[in-house]
Amino acid sequence: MAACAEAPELVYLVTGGCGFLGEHVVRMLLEQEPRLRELRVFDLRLSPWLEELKTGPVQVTAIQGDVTQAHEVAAAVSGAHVVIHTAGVVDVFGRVSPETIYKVNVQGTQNVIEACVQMGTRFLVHTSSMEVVGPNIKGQPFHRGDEDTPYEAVHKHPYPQSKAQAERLVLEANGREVRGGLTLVTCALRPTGIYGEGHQIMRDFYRQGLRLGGRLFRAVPASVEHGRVYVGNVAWMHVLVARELEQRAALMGGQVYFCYDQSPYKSYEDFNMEFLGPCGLRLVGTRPLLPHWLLVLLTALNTLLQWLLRPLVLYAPLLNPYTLAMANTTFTVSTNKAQRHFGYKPLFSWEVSRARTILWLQGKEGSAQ
Ligand SMILES: NC(=O)C1=CN([C@@H]2O[C@H](COP(=O)(O)OP(=O)(O)OC[C@H]3O[C@@H](n4cnc5c(N)ncnc54)[C@H](O)[C@@H]3O)[C@@H](O)[C@H]2O)C=CC1
Ligand SMILES: C[C@H](CCCC(C)(C)O)[C@H]1CC[C@H]2[C@@H]3[C@H](O)CC4=CC(=O)CC[C@]4(C)[C@H]3CC[C@]12C
Repeated sequence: MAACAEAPELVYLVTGGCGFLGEHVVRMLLEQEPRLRELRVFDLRLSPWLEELKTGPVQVTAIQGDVTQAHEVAAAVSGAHVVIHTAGVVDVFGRVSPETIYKVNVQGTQNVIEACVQMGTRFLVHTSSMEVVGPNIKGQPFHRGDEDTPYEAVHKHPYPQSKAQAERLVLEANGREVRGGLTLVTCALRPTGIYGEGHQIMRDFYRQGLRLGGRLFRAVPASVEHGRVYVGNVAWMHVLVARELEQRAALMGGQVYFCYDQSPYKSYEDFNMEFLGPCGLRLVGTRPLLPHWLLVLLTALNTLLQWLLRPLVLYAPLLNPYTLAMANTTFTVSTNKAQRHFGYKPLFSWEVSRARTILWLQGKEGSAQ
């Protein structure tokens, strides 16, 4: 992938490039990768903002396609030097069937790997998730853990199961021979809960708070800490990994990296209040207002309602047994592996990440839709 200093010559493909994270990766690449000649943005649904990117010096090619269709993926990968695979179904609310989650997240990833092998593309960066590790079904805390911390990673939910399987495929593919005789170099990034401009769940909480007269009600103890990372820093990590993968193939190939920055460790709800507070919302209660057993009962009721209503309407509330267990289990990361392996330092401070997210929530700024 050696690039000459004068003419940019690299072709990148970003799958899921119109998603929450994907958009930030696309914009970050255009800002921070001077060797870029062409940027292919592959997504099931193409966003209108892509049009404005087409007027810049880098050729931006929008490709409407489906990662579950091997031939579409192969066509998009053909001639690309690097693939950043962020496409996936993110669903822990029962909106999407387990079959579809598996098809997109696992089969889709397999298609991306095979396309790289077939087309001679050597560098694959995969967006994995903290969920590959945990929280596990036993609700055991993962406190300031790193990539080597022992933890019993046992999942039952289709989303973490699919992400774990996809990550395994990507790591196992490292070292495979690609067309032309060279080897494939892969690695996986595991973001914790991503926040920032375009974060739909944050917007859902904001709207819910507005509906409830500017209040949200605490459901989770403040002592349960949840790892969060700013989308701009996650995007920056992807760009850096992609850039360094060739030079440091022996070190980075087949590796996993948690995504981290200086965002504070807080409970899921208290962290959200860092943004929702300045937007006028208030979190009521210093302790959960409802006892845990009642919340568990409510989640069971929601599950039942979801099942009963399924033939008529999709009922997919934020509260279900899985999301309650997630929010109630400490999962925080403390590592410097990305810094040691490829010199990562967060591009955005906590203050800037916070300010940008608040502006977006208030509808005053931000690129994400
Ligand atoms: N949102 C979060 O907190 C976290 C997300 N992740 C991972 O980051 C990646 C991106 O997630 P988000 O940006 O949050 O989700 P998103 O839903 O905003 O973006 C996913 C994108 O993939 C596209 N896509 C879905 N199915 C596709 C298919 N069959 N073919 C082509 N494109 C398809 C969607 O249209 C969408 O644009 C996912 O792989 C997810 O598992 C990992 C950790 C945390
Ligand atoms: C929606 C949950 C919060 C519920 C709060 C309530 C209703 C009890 O008050 C969210 C708690 C933890 C979130 C997940 C976590 O950040 C890790 C994730 C990683 C991913 O790869 C995808 C998203 C998610 C599963 C994220 C989803 C929302 C929560 C479950």
